[in-house]
Amino acid sequence: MLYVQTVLRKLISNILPRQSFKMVKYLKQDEAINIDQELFNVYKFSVDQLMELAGLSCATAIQKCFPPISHQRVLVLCGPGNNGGDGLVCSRHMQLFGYSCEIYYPVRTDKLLYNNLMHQCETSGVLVSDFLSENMSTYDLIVDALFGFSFKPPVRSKFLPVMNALKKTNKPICSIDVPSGWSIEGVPDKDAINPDMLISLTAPKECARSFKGKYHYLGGRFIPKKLEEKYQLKLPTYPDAECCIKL
Ligand SMILES: NC(=O)C1=CN([C@@H]2O[C@H](COP(=O)(O)OP(=O)(O)OC[C@H]3O[C@@H](n4cnc5c(N)ncnc54)[C@H](O)[C@@H]3O)[C@@H](O)[C@H]2O)[C@@H](O)CC1
Ligand SMILES: [K+]
Repeated sequence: MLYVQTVLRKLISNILPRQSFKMVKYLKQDEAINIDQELFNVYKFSVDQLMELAGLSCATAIQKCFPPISHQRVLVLCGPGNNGGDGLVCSRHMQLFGYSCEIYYPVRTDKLLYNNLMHQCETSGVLVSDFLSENMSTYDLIVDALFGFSFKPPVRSKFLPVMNALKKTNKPICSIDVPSGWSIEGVPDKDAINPDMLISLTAPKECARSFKGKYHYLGGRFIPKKLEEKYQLKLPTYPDAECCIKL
């Protein structure tokens, strides 16, 4: 009897989130920006708070799909904005989960938040690399935290080498919030990256409709109910205390 109950509970928790995913809203670029601004200005969250939750949810989702036992060596590519900040937080948590993380952070933002995040990474054993290997063959997994929902194509020249390396690699790629280089609302170019995993934060962006990889997760479980209703996000029901959910 107990066995049947356990199986039933598992079945229900597997089925429910998938049903609700069908309704989840895909955000346009200004909607994503407006929600972000509202979280800061109306709900009085700080960037550090949300970045910590976002980065932790990414590390947790990655651990479920690419565990450290099979994907020990990780390269985290960090961009100049908050998407890059999520990457810094994510790498610190992944290091705690047992991965060996290395960060490539070509354009550093000289702000207290980013300086502190970098310091936390370095003092947590995360390596910081100034060298980008062309085919990234020494890593088991690449985390793409270059650009998020504020990206406006085309990619500026400074980031072309890292974007080209990302396009060429045959290692699995996990993109945080948006596959870097994809326009937020359009369809990806023919030579765009095709990540194996996408972790959408808050809600998927319009471009996520074109995602063909194996794992699509939702993270960033910090949206107050009132805000969810205002933007009709129709978020799935996260199981228990999980900070991410498979879509
Ligand atoms: N509300 C949310 O859901 C939260 C979002 N967060 C993260 O914040 C991200 C958005 O952060 P930001 O608004 O700082 O912006 P992004 O990190 O998306 O990127 C902006 C940076 O990229 C540069 N950039 C834009 N277009 C470029 C181009 N064509 N070539 C080269 N560089 C370019 C900009 O100059 C800027 O420095 C989200 O995608 C998500 O990862 C989290 O940190 C916290 C909460
Ligand atoms: K990204």
